[in-house]
Amino acid sequence: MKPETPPGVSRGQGARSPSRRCRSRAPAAGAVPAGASLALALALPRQVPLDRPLNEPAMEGAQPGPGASPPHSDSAEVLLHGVFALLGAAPKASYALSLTRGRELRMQRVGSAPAGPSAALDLADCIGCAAGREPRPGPAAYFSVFCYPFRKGWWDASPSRQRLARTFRVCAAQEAEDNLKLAETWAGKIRELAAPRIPRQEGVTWGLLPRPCHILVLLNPQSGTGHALQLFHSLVQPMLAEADVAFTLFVTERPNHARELVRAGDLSQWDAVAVLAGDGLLYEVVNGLMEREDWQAAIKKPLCTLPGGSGNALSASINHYAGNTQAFRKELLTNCTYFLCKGLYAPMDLVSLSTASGKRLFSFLSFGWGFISDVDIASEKYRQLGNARFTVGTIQQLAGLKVYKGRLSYLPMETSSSVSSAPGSPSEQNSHHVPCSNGHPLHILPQPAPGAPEPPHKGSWPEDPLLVPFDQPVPKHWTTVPEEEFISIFAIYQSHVGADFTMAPTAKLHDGSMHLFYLKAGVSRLGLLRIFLAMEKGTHLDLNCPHLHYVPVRAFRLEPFTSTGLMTVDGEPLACEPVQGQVHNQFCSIISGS
Ligand SMILES: Nc1ncnc2c1ncn2[C@@H]1O[C@H](COP(=O)(O)OP(=O)(O)OP(=O)(O)O)[C@@H](O)[C@H]1O
Repeated sequence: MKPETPPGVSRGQGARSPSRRCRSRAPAAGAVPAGASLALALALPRQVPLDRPLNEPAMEGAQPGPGASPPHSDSAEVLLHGVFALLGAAPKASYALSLTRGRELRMQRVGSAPAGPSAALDLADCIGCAAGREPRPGPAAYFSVFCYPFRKGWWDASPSRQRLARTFRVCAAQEAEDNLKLAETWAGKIRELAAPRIPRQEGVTWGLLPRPCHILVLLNPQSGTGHALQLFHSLVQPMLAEADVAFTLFVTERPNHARELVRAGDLSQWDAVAVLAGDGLLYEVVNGLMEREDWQAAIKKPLCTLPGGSGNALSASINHYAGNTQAFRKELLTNCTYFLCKGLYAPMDLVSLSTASGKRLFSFLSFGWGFISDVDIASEKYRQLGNARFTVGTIQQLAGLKVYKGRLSYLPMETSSSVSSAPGSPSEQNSHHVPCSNGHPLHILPQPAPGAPEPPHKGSWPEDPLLVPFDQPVPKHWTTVPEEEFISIFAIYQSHVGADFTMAPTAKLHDGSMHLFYLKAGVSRLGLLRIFLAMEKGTHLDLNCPHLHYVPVRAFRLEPFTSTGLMTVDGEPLACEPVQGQVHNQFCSIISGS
């Protein structure tokens, strides 16, 4: 990695003889600084603003002075201290750097009287630090720190992560080896302090990618507006380089290409599988992993979603879980690439879906039928519009609003018993047998086609203990919705259904829950529009619309009376037929913020 040379400062500018070049006086690695350096280190204010770029004034009243009291707390303990030239600073400037146990890189300009203002980088925002020999002849080395703190752009009210890199020249010793060693010591310590803290959460095991690590990046060049490859080269690849994450890029050529690759490929060579595309490609990957003979191990391979599609619901959800404000396009991609560079991963629930015709699917995002699914499918042709495709689709579907008839049953979250432990006899309400449902014949219950290929390794797949076969009524402790006419039925297991649609704000990656929404027939078009507009902020339930129902569930069954429209699984189309599903808690792993 080359040291940063900012625009306007040519590499040749600083080239001088070794004796003149090596003016900084850095102490040996880990040594307690002495003399003037020590005075400077101790004079640093204990409370310095984080992430403030160099040369910005310090906090009012926080100017360090010779009489300032030394820091006491553990977090203020200085682990390394040294004075280095900042590359690219104009005019040329040296900085006293202190690396503290509290994960701050404190910087104070020196060489001017009084001492210059101080600033600090919060290493929690740091994705990497590289050290090396300066390319120019001479003994100097360097280390570069790469941070992505939140900053407010002039174009946007909400702060987003933006790159902040600093390169320091190490030139204290006459010998190049010594300078390089010192630069590497700093880089190593900075990387150590920048490593994320693994959250401790009862019953939840988080993980951290190893370093160095090698990831597989699957990229759909047709996703969203068709710029995924360009975004990879301009934004993702440089960040991976800064974080020292090696990658293999695989660009898909057709639908199911990624699925075939992960179904058959040797996954042991990669520490994680990242998907730069929409949710559809990740759906392929999840199901491809489940089709492997070693699916139990394969599905635990950390996955990563990098938004390159039009919906990017999982990326938006993970951004939301990290406490970040809503982000779009490059900002969202930067946030998600940042998570990947930090390497923290969390368990994620998957939903196992079974259809009456014998299909078994694994879903990480949503299952739907009716209005929302129709918008998703009908707006496919407006993919070039990016996220705006859903607005166009919503307006279109509002014009030709349809009613979907069927029977919806579910197991609410509070009821936790499985079929085996539940009272066995079906309830009065549910005592009739499929294919008749509340007097309506279920004409569309399909049978597995003779000779249709069996799903691979079906026998060893995880059981769905909450579900019973379709030819039996749902267990009696389930709830069946009395109404049978709907505008939309949508079970979502993440917070967002699109980058600006917060459908289930309280959802979590591993809450063991599906958030089931159903909208009964009778709602006006205006009412429906209001719901969708409120969904942008996740306030749709506050409208108290009598037609909109929400219930967190563990399992559901949907028995359509007619094969109206298509269903969707993670945004991908599914032929309309009876479907049931249940949550499998913490079934796979996904790169996430803490
Ligand atoms: N090279 C390719 N050409 C055409 N289609 C592809 C290719 N690679 C993958 N696909 C298919 O494209 C579909 C949509 O992909 P993806 O989810 O990446 O984008 P999107 O639909 O724009 O995003 P979102 O799902 O967030 O709306 C998937 O079903 C996938 O199988």
